[in-house]
Amino acid sequence: MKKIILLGYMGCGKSTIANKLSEKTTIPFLDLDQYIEEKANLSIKELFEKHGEVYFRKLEHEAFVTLLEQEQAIILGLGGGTPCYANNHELLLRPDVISIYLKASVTTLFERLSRNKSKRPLIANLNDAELQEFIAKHLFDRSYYYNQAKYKVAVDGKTIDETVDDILALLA
Ligand SMILES: Nc1ncnc2c1ncn2[C@@H]1O[C@H](COP(=O)(O)OP(=O)(O)O)[C@@H](O)[C@H]1O
Ligand SMILES: O=C(O)C1=C[C@@H](OP(=O)(O)O)[C@@H](O)[C@H](O)C1
Ligand SMILES: [Mg+2]
Repeated sequence: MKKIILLGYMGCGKSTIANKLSEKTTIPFLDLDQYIEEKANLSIKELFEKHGEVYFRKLEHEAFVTLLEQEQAIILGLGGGTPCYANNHELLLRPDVISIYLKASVTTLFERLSRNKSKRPLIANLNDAELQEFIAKHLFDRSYYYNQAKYKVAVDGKTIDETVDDILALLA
């Protein structure tokens, strides 16, 4: 069965959109970060603090591979960094995967992330000026990996429902 995978930068809406898409399609939804948190019994923030990012990336890769091995159809929201480590981007091209990059501008990402930083260890301690610059550089570095997705959906200026409808149109 097909796996619908949503990817893109922190704050582009992977978790929110995957959840809503699941409601509309009745295909079960999983969030990779949430799955890792449940398995490790630690929050993403605690995992970074206690074990460091390298350990988190190892768990993230293992969790991604495990979820892809499942037989049933799922909607999977990745973490923002998932495609950028451990050759995870190669898995986006599997024939049983529909990978979708939710593409957002630096402005949109900044607007959302400046209000939602605390649970995201990579940006939690940045002030607004630092955050804006960090997103711009980091998004540029990561774009190569995000662009490996089979499909792209632009999310700027769209409501959650509008983005979900764009994805449904792609899947039709
Ligand atoms: N149009 C929109 N589409 C998606 N998310 C939106 C939108 N408008 C506001 N948001 C908010 O932006 C944040 C997106 O965060 P999240 O879904 O956790 O993204 P990600 O999983 O990609 O980091 C949420 O707080 C969500 O409520
Ligand atoms: O971009 C990243 O490297 C990360 C994104 C986060 O997921 P979201 O994109 O859902 O915030 C989470 O996996 C972790 O904080 C690292
Ligand atoms: Mg998320």
